[in-house]
Amino acid sequence: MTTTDRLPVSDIDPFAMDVLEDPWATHATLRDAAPVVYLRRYGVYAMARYEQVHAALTDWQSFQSGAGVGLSHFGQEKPWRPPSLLLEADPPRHDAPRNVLAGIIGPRALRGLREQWFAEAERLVDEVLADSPEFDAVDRLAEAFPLRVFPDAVGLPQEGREHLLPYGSFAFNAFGPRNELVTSALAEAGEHSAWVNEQCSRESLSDNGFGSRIWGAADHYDITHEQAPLLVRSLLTAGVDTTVNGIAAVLYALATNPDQWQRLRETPSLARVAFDEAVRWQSPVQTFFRTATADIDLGTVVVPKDHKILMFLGAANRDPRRWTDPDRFDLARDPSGHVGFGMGIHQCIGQHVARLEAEALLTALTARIETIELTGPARVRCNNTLRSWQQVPVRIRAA
Ligand code: HEM
Ligand SMILES: CCOc1cccc(C(=O)O)c1
Repeated sequence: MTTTDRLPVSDIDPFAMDVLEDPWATHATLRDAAPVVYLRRYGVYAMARYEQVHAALTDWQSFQSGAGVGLSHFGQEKPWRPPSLLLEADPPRHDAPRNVLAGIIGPRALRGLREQWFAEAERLVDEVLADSPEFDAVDRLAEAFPLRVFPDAVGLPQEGREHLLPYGSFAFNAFGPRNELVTSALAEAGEHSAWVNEQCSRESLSDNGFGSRIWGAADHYDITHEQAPLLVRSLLTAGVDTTVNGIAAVLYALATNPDQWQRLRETPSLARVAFDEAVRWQSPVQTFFRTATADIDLGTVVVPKDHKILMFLGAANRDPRRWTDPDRFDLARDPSGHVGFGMGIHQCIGQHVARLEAEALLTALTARIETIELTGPARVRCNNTLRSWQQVPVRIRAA
């Protein structure tokens, strides 16, 4: 770490495979270096402390999303796909799409799905219990459950759903630099992208799902018919890999903290707290960028206009300046205020979908399983943005 006119400069590469594999020590180094650190390798300004990340997330006027929330500046490079009307838009363009989606996947809108998703979770856990007591929780639970309930809720056809995970994985890698994670998936990305784009058309979507309701909003002039497919695309891009890795995170947390598993079994109503604490502790979405709309004076540093700022959500969620014993997964903690779902006008609009999925699965698991424990090392799947789990091998004992 060197300091040029008080700006700490670092040669850390947050997108290096070893850092993506195990980011926590790098996060601590960045937090302890300064409120804002210049990453020389990418020419971006990094924030890893809770205070600065929270401030940037809630100041969309200075820290815009419209130039892209990845390393690429949309004013300087052509985006790999048409920008999202939500994630990659600022007010006022952001407002109508956000309001439409809030009405379709907000907490009230999901009430009708609760019973069905709880029943589906019970069926899945019964199937898993009927097989071997040793299995990969990523394959059998974290991937299986979201893929059982979410595509149907959107109104997707059965055919081609295997494109969803690799498409999302590519989209999240694409927010980072063009490293091997991006280049190695380029060849197949076109095929996944073509399938996803096709599912966003009105005729692809079954009635009364999230997708057809988005098209219905266009019929009511809440958004245009040109915008409707892009809103459906937002659900398909952000709605699967995130919940898969959020659920993998909470299963990993519970399998490696048996005392916390027992606490959840004694009080199953802690399921939502357990999920949010896992999202804080692991941060399935580790980072996002913003772009300075003008020179931003941050006290110790001035971020020049049009420069990118890298917000380390995962580091902020473990900042000892904000959290007591931050590296501990603890159901006695109140995790509210974590930035694992972002904060401010872009705060995750799908968080209620994610919480309902997790609550359904955890409720089925605590009712049917006495113990769950790791039987070998969990394996991470490196991704430029996601903390993604390749494998979480567990052994369970039925209740
Ligand atoms: C554990 C699961 C999830 C995590 C950790 C997560 C994380 C996030 C984060 C950090 C943001 C803020 C992005 C920013 O500030 O630039 C966000 C926004 C968003 N999320 Fe989620 N998400 C999850 C699940 C979902 C689901 C299930 C959906 C869709 C059903 C979804 C759709 C979106 C969309 C459309 C945005 C953009 C919102 C806007 O810009 O107004 N997410 N999410
Ligand atoms: C989970 C962050 O939210 C996202 C991620 C990727 C794409 C989109 C979108 O709006 O297309 C949203």
